[in-house]
Amino acid sequence: MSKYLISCGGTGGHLAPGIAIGEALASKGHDVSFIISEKAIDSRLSAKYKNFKFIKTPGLPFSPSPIKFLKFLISQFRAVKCCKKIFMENNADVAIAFGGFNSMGLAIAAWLAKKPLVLHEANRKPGKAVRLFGFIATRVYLPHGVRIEQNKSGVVRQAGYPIRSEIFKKDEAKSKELFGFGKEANIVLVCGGSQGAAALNRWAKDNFEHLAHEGIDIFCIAGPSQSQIENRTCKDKNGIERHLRSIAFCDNMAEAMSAAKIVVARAGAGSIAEFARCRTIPILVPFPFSADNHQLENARYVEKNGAGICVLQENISSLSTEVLALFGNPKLCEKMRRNLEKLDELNGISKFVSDLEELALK
Ligand SMILES: CC(=O)N[C@H]1[C@@H](OP(=O)(O)OP(=O)(O)OC[C@H]2O[C@@H](n3ccc(=O)[nH]c3=O)[C@H](O)[C@@H]2O)O[C@H](CO)[C@@H](O)[C@@H]1O
Repeated sequence: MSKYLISCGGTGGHLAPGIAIGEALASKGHDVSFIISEKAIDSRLSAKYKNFKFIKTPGLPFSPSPIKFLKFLISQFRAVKCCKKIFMENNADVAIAFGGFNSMGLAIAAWLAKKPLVLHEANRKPGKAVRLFGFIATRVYLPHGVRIEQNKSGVVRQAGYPIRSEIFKKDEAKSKELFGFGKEANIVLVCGGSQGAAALNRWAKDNFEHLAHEGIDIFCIAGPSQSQIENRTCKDKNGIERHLRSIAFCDNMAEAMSAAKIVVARAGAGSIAEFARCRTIPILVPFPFSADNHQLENARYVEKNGAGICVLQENISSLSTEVLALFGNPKLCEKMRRNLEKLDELNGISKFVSDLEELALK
């Protein structure tokens, strides 16, 4: 049995792949502990994994504004101190960091302890954690086809996005029922990632009547702030009731994706990987202010592979047309689902896990 410390906090998109790898390592008898941030989203998402140990550490995201930058440095200094202590107490063999501001403390602690450090990048444009700590890492895992400048040879490996074991295509009718929809509902899921997206919530609210008239229902996961929750019913052109249902946060994402044929979403790497696993066709509206515009890269990759559509936020008024066009074209939907299946094949984790086991024994 080996001991792993996994840092995966800050957003759902960092936490979910950490839990996925943790689940896989634990199922092989290894000891796994997670380092998460103090943000509410980490506590919310980790709450249902009662069998795992989650340790909160300090840390704030990077900011170029002078005062915030100072706060960032102080918080990261505290994070390093905290992670060094956790590292020693846990007697960890390998540290794995899934990017974001929560990675820094563990990365430095592993380096100081001279233990293998593994970095995983989820996005098609590598973030700061990989760029800053790539040179002290034993492994840097990048998405297939993504490259970075890396001086040490043999460090970079390709991997997909680890997906939690609970995420797979579920029974469609039962999934619809779980969220209060009937069997005949034609659901479009609207989901702005782990934080929600005000622009997508507004789109759902403003376009529901028009879409309902054409026979479409909307299930909107509005985000933990809950400010834009709305439930409404409208009759379609055949007199059938169509529903807009909203919730703030979803603990059953597999069912939410399985209930819908199409999802309108932000282009977070985790969301995309999960849509591919559940074969839910994504219309992606990249968050225009994501770091280095990485969501645009993520969305374009999906579109290039014929597995979804990318709509820029400035063209959000064309979303309803895209939704209706997809609903009206089952052949295209079938083709897209096959392409989603191909993307999903890249997200297997067995090689990644064997590599982690080998590293622990070195
Ligand atoms: C604004 C921003 O910079 N977002 C980044 C963040 O996204 P974000 O945290 O939104 O993450 P993703 O879209 O990648 O994944 C969301 C995760 O949260 C889960 N979930 C979501 C909503 C919910 O109600 N319940 C729930 O469990 C999903 O199942 C999924 O596992 O990290 C991703 C991975 O680095 C990046 O690609 C995104 O660009």
